[in-house]
Amino acid sequence: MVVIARPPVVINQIGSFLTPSLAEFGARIEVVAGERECTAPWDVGHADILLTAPASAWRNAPLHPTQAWQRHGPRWVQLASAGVDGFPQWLLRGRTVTCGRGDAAIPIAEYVLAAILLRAKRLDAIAPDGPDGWLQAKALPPLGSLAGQTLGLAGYGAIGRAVAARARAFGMRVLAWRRGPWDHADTDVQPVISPEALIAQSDHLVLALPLTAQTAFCVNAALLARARTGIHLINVARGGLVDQDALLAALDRGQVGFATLDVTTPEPLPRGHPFYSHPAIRLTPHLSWTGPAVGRNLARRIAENLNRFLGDRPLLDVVDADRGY
Ligand SMILES: NC(=O)C1=CN([C@@H]2O[C@H](COP(=O)(O)OP(=O)(O)OC[C@H]3O[C@@H](n4cnc5c(N)ncnc54)[C@H](O)[C@@H]3O)[C@@H](O)[C@H]2O)C=CC1
Ligand SMILES: O=C(O)C(=O)CO
Repeated sequence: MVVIARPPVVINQIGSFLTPSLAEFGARIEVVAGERECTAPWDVGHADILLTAPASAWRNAPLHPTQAWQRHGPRWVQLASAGVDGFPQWLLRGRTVTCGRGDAAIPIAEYVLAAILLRAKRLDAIAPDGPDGWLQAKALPPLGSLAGQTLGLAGYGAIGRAVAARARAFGMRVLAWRRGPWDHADTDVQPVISPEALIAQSDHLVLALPLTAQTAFCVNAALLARARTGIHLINVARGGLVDQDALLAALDRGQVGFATLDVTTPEPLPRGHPFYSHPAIRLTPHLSWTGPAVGRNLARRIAENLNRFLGDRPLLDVVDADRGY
């Protein structure tokens, strides 16, 4: 059986984890690195299983698959990312696709809480350089608090749950809006029925939704007009959820007080884009997912799924690539 980890970034970042993990978790499979098996970078058609890095690695892929892919191609594609958007259509269509949902939920939740704490406590803005500066800083208005503030979650999956648990520990009121029914286990949050109800009540709004045909541009001028004045928008999901021009306008008129953006469209934004220099935007280069345990979580998941695949058991986190989640 041929398992291809593609592109080399997977082999470097995950493959080095994977080979020992495979043995550790008892998976019985040979992992074949890209160059030795592939005649061209996109030629992965002879794989039985494809393990792949996030969509950005496929940005320049051809629009059509190779003949080998059409004739044979893997039965199963395991994504390293939680997001299913942005891959070439031919890569996922007609295959069993599984994703890395939840592998980075804890670092992302910590990033969200760090953004909220920075906003409330202003530690990055207080740096007296002598006794006069000390006295001036002492005279500033009191620091803010998370306790009693309202956090809104758009999306209540792996990331939403991890954020909610931490926000509750700080005494925040947590509201959430998501697709689908709620169950008794969701006691950390108060469900709301629409994004309008969510944004109207939130001091901080966290986007933790997949990018799909239904969610694209869901944060648009009409929604932002309903926002609680001065709201802090935190996007850790996908840039395509937000109409960036509408966000800029809402920031400039003060409806949105601040935006913490780990994701944008495109990535990176072009040189000179107003987001780079806007005083009310903190921009980070799509790194909220990074953390010491993420590679290991992913390797563990892949090894578990390989064992399940070989044992003909249901795979973890199968996604419908056509629907985008
Ligand atoms: N910045 C980064 O590094 C990362 C970004 N992400 C992004 O975050 C997204 C969410 O990740 P997870 O929480 O792991 O996914 P998940 O699948 O566990 O949760 C997604 C949530 O969104 C809700 N949802 C889906 N479609 C909806 C709709 N049309 N309307 C309302 N709610 C809807 C679902 O019901 C669920 O509550 C991923 O799809 C990915 O795009 C994920 C990991 C890392
Ligand atoms: O897992 C994801 O979807 C990410 O965006 C991480 O790169």
